[in-house]
Amino acid sequence: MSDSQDAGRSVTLGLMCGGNGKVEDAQVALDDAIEAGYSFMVTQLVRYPRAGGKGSGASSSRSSSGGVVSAAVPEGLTHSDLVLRDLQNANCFVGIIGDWLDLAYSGAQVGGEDVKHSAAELKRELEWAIYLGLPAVLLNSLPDSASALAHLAMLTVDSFHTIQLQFRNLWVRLSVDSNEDLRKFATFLTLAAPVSSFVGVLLELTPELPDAGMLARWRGEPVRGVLVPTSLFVKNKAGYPVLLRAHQAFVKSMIEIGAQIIVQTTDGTPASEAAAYAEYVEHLASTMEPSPVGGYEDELQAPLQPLQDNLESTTYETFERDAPKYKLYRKAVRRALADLPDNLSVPGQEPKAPYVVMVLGGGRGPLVAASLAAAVEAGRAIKVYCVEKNPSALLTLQMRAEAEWGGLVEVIGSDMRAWQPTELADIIVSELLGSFGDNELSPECLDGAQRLLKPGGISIPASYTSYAAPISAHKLHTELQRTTSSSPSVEINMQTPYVVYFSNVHVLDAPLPVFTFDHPNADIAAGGMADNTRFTSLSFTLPHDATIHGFAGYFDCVLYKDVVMSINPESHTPDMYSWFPIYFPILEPIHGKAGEPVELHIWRKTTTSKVWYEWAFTSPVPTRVHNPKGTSSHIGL
Ligand SMILES: C[S@@+](CC[C@H](N)C(=O)[O-])C[C@H]1O[C@@H](n2cnc3c(N)ncnc32)[C@H](O)[C@@H]1O
Repeated sequence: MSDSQDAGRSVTLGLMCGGNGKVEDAQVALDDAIEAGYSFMVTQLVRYPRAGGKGSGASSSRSSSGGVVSAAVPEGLTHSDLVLRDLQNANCFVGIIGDWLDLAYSGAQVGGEDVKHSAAELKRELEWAIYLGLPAVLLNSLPDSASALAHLAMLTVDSFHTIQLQFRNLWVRLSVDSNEDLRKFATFLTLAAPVSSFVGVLLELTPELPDAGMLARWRGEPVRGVLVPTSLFVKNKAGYPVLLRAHQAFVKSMIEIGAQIIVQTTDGTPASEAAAYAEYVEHLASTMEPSPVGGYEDELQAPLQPLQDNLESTTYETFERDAPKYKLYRKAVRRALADLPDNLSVPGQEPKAPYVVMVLGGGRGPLVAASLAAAVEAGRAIKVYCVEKNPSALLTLQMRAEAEWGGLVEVIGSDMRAWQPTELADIIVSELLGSFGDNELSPECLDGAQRLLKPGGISIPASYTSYAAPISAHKLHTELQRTTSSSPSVEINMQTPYVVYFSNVHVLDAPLPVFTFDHPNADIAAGGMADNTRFTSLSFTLPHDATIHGFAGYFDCVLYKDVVMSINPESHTPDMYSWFPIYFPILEPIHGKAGEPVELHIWRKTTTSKVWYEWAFTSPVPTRVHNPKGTSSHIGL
């Protein structure tokens, strides 16, 4: 498969000839398509209707090859039936399953002969596709009735199981403007749950695109391909085919989530005449912004545990490249120092004591450097204690203290909760935040370190708040169904939060605040105990019918007064990339209707050795309480 080589994004291009992907000689057609700039073809698997195609949504343009079709279903495929056979490049074909298969039998036919034959036929076509080594097959439509959908799902699951899941992809063709298609697809995915990770969408564009809300919904669906009929192209001044602005924008958004683009020519147009469309789509992709995360979109990562584990040098290095974050810290320290009385010593007068700044969890020292620079800017004298428990990072800190920081910084190798200082701090500076704010145990660490701060002293950050919003994210959810040696249990996977850069994800409502933590902690300041357990219930509204696969988590953080950093999409600090959102899955996706409330409940629980979250939805459908007692996921104290 050849990808676009230009800057911007890469896109894989496919070609479908005519309404039904019918070609005379597949090998010749593929050679022509490759010559024209495509990497693969979507073609019929089998040559012609065999049993009348009733109810499967088959239209004459999609399923007929002409001639009267016999009502009798033959026993098996014969050589002359096959469009795809003896392929040299099998991985360059997506095979269309025969529309004539009566997958959508009506109730009246239950138990009838046709049904049995259809099941056998489907299995034979799938087996043939596997024998050939095709990467995917395409179902041209989903049936309308619930019973027919159920039957199709049963057949699909049955076939996949019989063929032992060697088959990697079943594409279903849906129309971009059809609410009904989306509804049927959601039902089909539920019914075919055991194999839903193999099911993807081939999304057919229409001349009139639906409204932005409907288009956004596709962002959360497993769109593997976008079918663009050549009839949607118009000629530009130079006579080349181009797409109208709305189609362009949508095609780009689908390329962004990794969809392949399949150009569909009109009946009778040979592959060799489709080159201009391929050039155009490649050009479109080349004008897009490159991926900001170098291909790490939708990759699920276990959250860091900087308290329990020791971070590696490369992790610190990645943090340190995030200039906007350290700029904000520098600004916050500068403002905080500027709010304290001037303490610069004047020659001839009694020297004044420097302010004591403690950097807690110093890593390799970027917050020390930011604090020293802020002191110069604010015109205040400071002395810095840098506390770090990672023995390897300490070596870097000690080297920097000697070589760069001119005796102003004392490095302390200790857990901040245990260190006994010789003097107290005017300001403590820390960055112990995770994607969900408190999930790297900043509250517990800073509470333990609060005794290092003078009464009335300043904590940077002053507070942080987590946010949550329900999401549709079929791709992330099915990813968790795959078990590996490091994550052997689906039950555990689905009750564990993951850090992930969202791409093939649709956020269903604006994020709402979850938990807030303030520092210094008023309870401790008043001589009491800190209570970092929390519970909150949130209520969202579905903008349209949707499948919910869990919720997204974000945070924002007040460093000092109006100096705020945020990864909440509503207020995200520009260009700050240290934190991706966090995804909390649910075991079974739930479905809701437009306008229905989504009720989400989240608990933060603690013991002396660990912290964990539990979560549940009660609407539109109740789910179980996930991660009880932290048995699937917790953060070690
Ligand atoms: C998220 S990193 C930030 C490091 C650095 N401030 C930066 O911005 O690159 C958190 C650091 O705090 C350290 N840390 C976490 N908990 C700590 C504790 N209880 N005592 C001392 N250091 C701790 C970790 O080892 C890690 O170096």
